[in-house]
Amino acid sequence: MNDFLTIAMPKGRIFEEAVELLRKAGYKLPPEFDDSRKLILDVPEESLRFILAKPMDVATYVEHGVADVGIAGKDVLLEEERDVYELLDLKISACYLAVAGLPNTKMNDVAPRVATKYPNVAEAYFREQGEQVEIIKLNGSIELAPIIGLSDRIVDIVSTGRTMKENGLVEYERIVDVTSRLIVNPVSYRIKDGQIDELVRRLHNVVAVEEF
Ligand SMILES: Nc1ncnc2c1ncn2[C@@H]1O[C@H](COP(=O)(O)OP(=O)(O)OP(=O)(O)O)[C@@H](O)[C@H]1O
Ligand SMILES: O=P(O)(O)OC[C@H]1O[C@H](OP(=O)(O)OP(=O)(O)O)[C@H](O)[C@@H]1O
Repeated sequence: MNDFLTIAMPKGRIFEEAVELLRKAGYKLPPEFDDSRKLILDVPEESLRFILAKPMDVATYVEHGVADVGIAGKDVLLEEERDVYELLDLKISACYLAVAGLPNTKMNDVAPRVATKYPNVAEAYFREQGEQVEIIKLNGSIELAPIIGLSDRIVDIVSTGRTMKENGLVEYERIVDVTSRLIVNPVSYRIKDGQIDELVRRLHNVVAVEEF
């Protein structure tokens, strides 16, 4: 298995786009990739092993070296600050992180509260703005927080803007644009440089083509 390159893939909404991109790059991924509950998928013909992880955990597998490379959202990389190198912007799963809240409301002067799945990003953002806030970590349905009175603001992902709109929230500030990135374990990059360079080259070709 040593000559296999192990790729950590995010389950969920990024997965399908990532598989499509790999196929465009010429990797022959079997139909199993379109409908399977397996968490490890081997493609011996390509000397590739795929492990399927939660998006937030991809960089953890890569940092620990149990995966050589991985595909992770920039949001996750900013939040987790793992010891991995970012090799390529794959330009898939585009969205952005924003501050949102109920319309025409000011942040509480005394102890403003911000609910988010991204406590580190939110903390850093408000520190840069010179605002001291209490961060409330949530794991999903973030838009509920200001409606129900748990927080003054949220920091969350916006893609189509539909969730915010349907829940009566407005965007106050855009923090950072997000796309998925190819990341690599620094040791793997030295040992498996040939295989990894080949992967980067092939992906770079299709990403570049898609830009036109
Ligand atoms: N509308 C969106 N909402 C959330 N994440 C998005 C969106 N569009 C693109 N992404 C990207 O997809 C990743 C999250 O994927 P997904 O929603 O499948 O995972 P998750 O929310 O962590 O999973 P779960 O909901 O099971 O906890 C993010 O890290 C981000 O980079
Ligand atoms: O701008 P939109 O296209 O509406 O997408 C943004 C919404 O999607 C994500 O939630 P998700 O569907 O992952 O649900 P969760 O936060 O409850 O996990 C995100 O947290 C927003 O709520």
